[in-house]
Amino acid sequence: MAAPLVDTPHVQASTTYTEAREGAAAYLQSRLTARAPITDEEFEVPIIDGSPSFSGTLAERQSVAKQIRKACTTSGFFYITNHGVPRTARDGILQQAERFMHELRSEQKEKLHTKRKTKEVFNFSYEAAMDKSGGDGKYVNLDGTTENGNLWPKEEDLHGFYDAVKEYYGAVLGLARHLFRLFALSLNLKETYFDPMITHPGGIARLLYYPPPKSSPPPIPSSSSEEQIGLGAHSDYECFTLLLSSSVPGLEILKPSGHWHIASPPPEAFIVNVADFLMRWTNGMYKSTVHRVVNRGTEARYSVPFFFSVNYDTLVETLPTCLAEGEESKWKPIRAGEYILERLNATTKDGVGFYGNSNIADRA
Ligand SMILES: O=C(O)CCC(=O)C(=O)O
Ligand SMILES: [Fe+2]
Repeated sequence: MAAPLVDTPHVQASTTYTEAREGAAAYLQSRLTARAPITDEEFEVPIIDGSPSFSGTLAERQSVAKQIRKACTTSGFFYITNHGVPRTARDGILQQAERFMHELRSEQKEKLHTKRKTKEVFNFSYEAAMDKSGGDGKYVNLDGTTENGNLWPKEEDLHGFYDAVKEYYGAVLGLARHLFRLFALSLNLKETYFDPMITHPGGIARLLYYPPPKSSPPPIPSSSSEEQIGLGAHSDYECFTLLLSSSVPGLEILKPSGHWHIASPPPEAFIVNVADFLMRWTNGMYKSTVHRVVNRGTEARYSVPFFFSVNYDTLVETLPTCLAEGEESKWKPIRAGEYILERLNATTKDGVGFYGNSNIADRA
């Protein structure tokens, strides 16, 4: 295992809330000041209509790409509507998240998932069987091994679970590939630039359940005590994340001032955010922004993040269009899987628990 990276400070799982908050604020600030310093007033999570990118001409796709570039160089977050992932698939996976958490008995799920005070998590990763394109059949895990380690509930314990996951996963993976083309355009690259790198891509997904707080919910936007934080302040590790959630709010995004912006996506939308690996790949131009989850409501929140990466065996170095003439790359070339594994190991105490359910442990 290579030495942990020192170049991308990260909020460790073991930090206190204050440390996490301060660390996260400094982390974000250092990124925001790198190229496009913005103020809280300028901080926004724009709603981007995806429809022209499906039906359109290159010019229409470029107009969507332009909006993506603006979002990614500033807040690092956007909402996408008219994205092509059918409602049935979205509702289906959220229903399954609820069933997984409540219908399975503890002994049926204990080996499959992680339970903490403020959340429960079930993780799974790419399987060619869930890839509607079939992929190229060359999937490798983060560590270069090829065995598929996903653990699923037994069909007789939770009828229809795998089918619904497969339907959703196939659809969200399709959207992620589509978005990567728009990201390519947004970075002044050939539209198909990333295509050969996403033939057996990294795509870790998780079902998350945040029960409503037992004590009365903390007022917005005051800080929350550690016990009330569903998912601590962190940034994501891969290229970008597509987040689907139930209607109960909870995602909070760190603004340049260190205050939290409460995300409020349109009902049909996905929340999209740049993650650390894409930030690195763009030499810091695209911002991977710190966020956390606090359920301040009276109902349970369910969410399904999908962390998209290029094939884990892709060697990645700074994109040519992200370096001005004479500018040096801030980061050395690295294999995608190696980078993400290093980050996971750094937050999961020597990787313990990492391959518990084939993929990611209870990070952040
Ligand atoms: O549950 C959410 O809304 C966000 C989850 C998240 O940020 C993560 O799992 O990295
Ligand atoms: Fe996240």
